[in-house]
Amino acid sequence: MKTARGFFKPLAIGAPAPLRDLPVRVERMIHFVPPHLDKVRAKVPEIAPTVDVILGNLEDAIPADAKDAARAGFIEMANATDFAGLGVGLWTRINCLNSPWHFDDVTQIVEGVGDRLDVMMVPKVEGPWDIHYMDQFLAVLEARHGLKKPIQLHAILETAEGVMNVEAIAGASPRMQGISLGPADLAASRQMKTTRVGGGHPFYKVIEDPRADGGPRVAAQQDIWHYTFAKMVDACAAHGIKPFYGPFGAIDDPEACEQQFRNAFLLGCAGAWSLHPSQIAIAKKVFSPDPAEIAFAKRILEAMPDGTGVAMLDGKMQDDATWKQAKVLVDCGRQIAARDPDLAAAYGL
Ligand SMILES: CCC(=O)SCCNC(=O)CCNC(=O)[C@H](O)C(C)(C)COP(=O)(O)OP(=O)(O)OC[C@H]1O[C@@H](n2cnc3c(N)ncnc32)[C@H](O)[C@@H]1OP(=O)(O)O
Ligand SMILES: O=CC(=O)O
Ligand SMILES: [Mg+2]
Repeated sequence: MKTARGFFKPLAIGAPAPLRDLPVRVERMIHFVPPHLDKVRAKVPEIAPTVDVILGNLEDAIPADAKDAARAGFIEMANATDFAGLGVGLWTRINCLNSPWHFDDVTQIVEGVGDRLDVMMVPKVEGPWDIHYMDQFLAVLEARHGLKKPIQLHAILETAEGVMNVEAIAGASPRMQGISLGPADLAASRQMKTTRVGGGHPFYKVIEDPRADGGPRVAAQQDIWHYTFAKMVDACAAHGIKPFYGPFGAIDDPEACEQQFRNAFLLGCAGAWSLHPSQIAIAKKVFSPDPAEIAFAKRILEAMPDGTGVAMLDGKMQDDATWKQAKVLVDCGRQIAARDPDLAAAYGL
């Protein structure tokens, strides 16, 4: 483990100093683009203003024989649009550390995209050692190519070993921006018997005891992801980075997608991945607090201007703790309002 003083030192001579705080950014949806497809890449300038983050995906879902084309397509796409000017984050998901494409992904993207890249998403992170390696590798490349700001790292939590080490991963480097739950790879790693990409499963439930009258027994579906989610959210919150829900594969089931995203939002996540254009609006709706919640939160803040004491609002007790809860909502609303004039008006912020 690094010493307290060493933690924020650049890891290479000439590399930019590590960030002490996360940049303030709204990241309700991380929109995945397959950059090897000319047709989809051509749509990026049109999609960019509608999302918070555009991600060029180089890993799973990109065929092996299109990996070089995806990397080249991402570099072209990254330089063709001024994402920073639009207030849109530019991310890429690289291939995993032991893959034949990893080295070229990292070296060519740092050289070809440079300071335009905000975050590198690293799949299948098993422990802090993977982040330490990326930290050093990026520092050397940043120094060589004269980057002015450090590239941040986002880990996907998608192996059993990664879940076991999630706290250490979250705190492994000042580059850490956040962690996403990767339910597809995680299911495989854990030997879960499902082919779904996230969401619920109708067979994962509790059932009441047999009824004396032999009538049908009440059963309730449970959340198969809750344990991992809660563990990930706590690890991220404790280390001051952001948790995210990952992919929801049933593109044809927007209602279930909305519910999965909402569970993540309520538990503390900042956003989720959108795999298809139809999921962008779902994420925007869910990860922007309800104006009625913001209005009530504002009343709590006004009722206790210095954040202490006790108050009653509509029959509900408020005190220092609910003041903090209200501040979380209002701060989130304020960040979104700065980006979205319609929501600014709805929130009165
Ligand atoms: C499971 C674990 C993971 O790793 S998840 C992350 C990896 N997977 C991905 O990144 C998948 C990204 N999404 C896609 O490739 C496509 O959306 C998939 C799922 C294949 C569906 O595509 P398709 O059958 O073309 O859908 P569609 O006909 O309904 O498309 C309508 C129009 O929208 C376009 N589109 C589709 N997806 C995107 C996207 N991600 N970004 C931008 N545009 C997209 C389609 O090209 C289509 O356009 P047009 O109307 O034909 O001009
Ligand atoms: O990469 C995401 C996953 O679910 O696997
Ligand atoms: Mg995965």
